[in-house]
Amino acid sequence: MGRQTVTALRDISLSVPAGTLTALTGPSGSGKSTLLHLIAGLERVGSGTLDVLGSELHACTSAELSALRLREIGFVHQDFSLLADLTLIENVRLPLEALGTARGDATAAARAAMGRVGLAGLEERFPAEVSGGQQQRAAIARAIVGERTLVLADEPTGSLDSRTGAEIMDVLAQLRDEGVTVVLSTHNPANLAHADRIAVLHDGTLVSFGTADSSVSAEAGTA
Ligand SMILES: Nc1ncnc2c1ncn2[C@@H]1O[C@H](COP(=O)(O)OP(=O)(O)OP(=O)(O)O)[C@@H](O)[C@H]1O
Repeated sequence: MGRQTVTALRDISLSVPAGTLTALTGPSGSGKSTLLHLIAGLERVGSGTLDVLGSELHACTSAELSALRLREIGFVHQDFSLLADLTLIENVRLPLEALGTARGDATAAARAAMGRVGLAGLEERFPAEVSGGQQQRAAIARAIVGERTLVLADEPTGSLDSRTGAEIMDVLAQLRDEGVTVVLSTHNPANLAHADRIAVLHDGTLVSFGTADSSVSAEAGTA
């Protein structure tokens, strides 16, 4: 922050198994978004190590981080972050176009991803022509398009009413059941019901990390 250094996270040690859904929770400012940004390669650790999908992010160059993000990691934002001038399917295929995938292949993959999240038939709609929940489904489809298997979601239900938010959690849980690894942040206790593991953060430290129905210490959660 300018010339001042802010320590947003410290002494965090946790391991997230592939194919599980992990919820990061804790008060505002506890470090949830920062942790997601680190895993996404959007920010860098000041010290320590960070392995994501077999890559040592702490040792990657900026170009390597960008390539990893594009190829392997989907990010879902609270406000959906769809481009208003593009149809849903154009939004969903964007990451593949950025990778240089041929237009026809990218469109087919985007159509498949939209089908997986319940958006079949809405491919040609613009974001403003669908509901908030459908926009978030499109953002999730963009996150998984091209068989990406790691989805990071920062308050994915935060802009939605509780019923629509529950549907979005169902979509994320269904993707987890299909083998996608999901790590999300949430303030909503109802969302924790879907989590295989819950990480509780407070003031930048990991208070607990364990399965939903047990309170396992941060140390025990380290693998
Ligand atoms: N760009 C930044 N510059 C300075 N401080 C920052 C920056 N981003 C985050 N912080 C600080 O780092 C800490 C963690 O913030 P972070 O956004 O990760 O928390 P959070 O748990 O996601 O909060 P919220 O639930 O409100 O989104 C906070 O103290 C915050 O003020």
